[in-house]
Amino acid sequence: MTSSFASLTEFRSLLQQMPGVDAEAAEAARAHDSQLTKPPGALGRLEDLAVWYRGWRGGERSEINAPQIIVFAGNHGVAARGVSAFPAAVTEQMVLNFQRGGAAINQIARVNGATLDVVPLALDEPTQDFTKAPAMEEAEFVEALRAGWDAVSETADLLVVGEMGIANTTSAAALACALLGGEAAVWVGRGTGVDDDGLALKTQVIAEGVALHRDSGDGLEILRHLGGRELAAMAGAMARARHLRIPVILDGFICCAAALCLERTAAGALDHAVAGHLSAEGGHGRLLEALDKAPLLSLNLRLGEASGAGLAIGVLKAALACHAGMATFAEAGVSDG
Ligand SMILES: Cc1cc2ncn([C@H]3O[C@H](COP(=O)(O)O)[C@@H](O)[C@H]3O)c2cc1C
Ligand SMILES: O=C(O)c1cccnc1
Repeated sequence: MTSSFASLTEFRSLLQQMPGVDAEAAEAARAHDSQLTKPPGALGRLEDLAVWYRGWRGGERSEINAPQIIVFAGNHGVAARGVSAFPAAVTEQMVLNFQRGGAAINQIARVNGATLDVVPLALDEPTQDFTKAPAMEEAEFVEALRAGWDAVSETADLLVVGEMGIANTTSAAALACALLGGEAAVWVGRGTGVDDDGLALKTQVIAEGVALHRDSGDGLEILRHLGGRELAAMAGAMARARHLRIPVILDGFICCAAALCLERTAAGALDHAVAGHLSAEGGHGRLLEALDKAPLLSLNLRLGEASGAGLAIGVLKAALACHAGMATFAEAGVSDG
């Protein structure tokens, strides 16, 4: 069930053998919800979340006790084109910050009772500049997918993946543009805060990369050509979670671009995931529409690091606490109308 893979072909075949939702468990959860002391539907999406979670976990398990957040870090050759407001050295500096507990995600993980793992990926070997060559060779790409796959804890009961990688909003926009079409200008955003000239340059760089690689193959090939190691690792981790029946909360624009690559390779590959939030990065709303997922939160975040999804852990925990802890009409002696 959780065997690893040695090649892209093996990873592809794992994507074709994904377990589905446990329809009986979901049905039992829906039936239980209908007995709880509230007007039907009054807990809105919290009700759907509880049914979704129990459907993926199966059985009676309906508490989150071991959420795992993993932040993957990678460096991008395309950063040398000047597409970020910050230098590439910040990727490694932020990894140290995560390790010392000083980043936003450290605080968000702590208050939501999640473990936080930080996985730097060959930071001293940036990917190739995708305007000139494929970002990754196949062997590097498989290694990054596998780093993600191997980082997921078998005992986690919820997975959130995030990233750190200067210039990765350029990579994410290129992925979305190549897979979903439209002009680069539709997908580009300011990332860390590039100015108008920076935005024009970034749009041009995305368009160049997409023109070079858009016909390179399926979602995984597009990810190899235009992605980065941390995006590949996020995809590998989300696929492993599916095989372990661990539900996933998606983070912002970059995480969702990685998710889209899986979805475009194997339809339904993200059925075990919900969207944690709507990022302020321009194209995220459209990306969520393409994934057919509605965000749980909208807080004007544009950080990444798994921050939006990390915050949504609290919402999901509350949904399950209501589902498991509320009295039924019969238990409480409340008239059910
Ligand atoms: C100090 C700092 C902390 C961050 N944490 C996440 N990001 C975010 O910003 C980067 C993407 O934006 P761009 O494509 O413009 O480089 C990613 O590393 C992302 O995780 C950060 C960026 C900075 C500067
Ligand atoms: O939405 C994101 O993931 C995002 C947006 C801006 C910068 N970094 C990440």
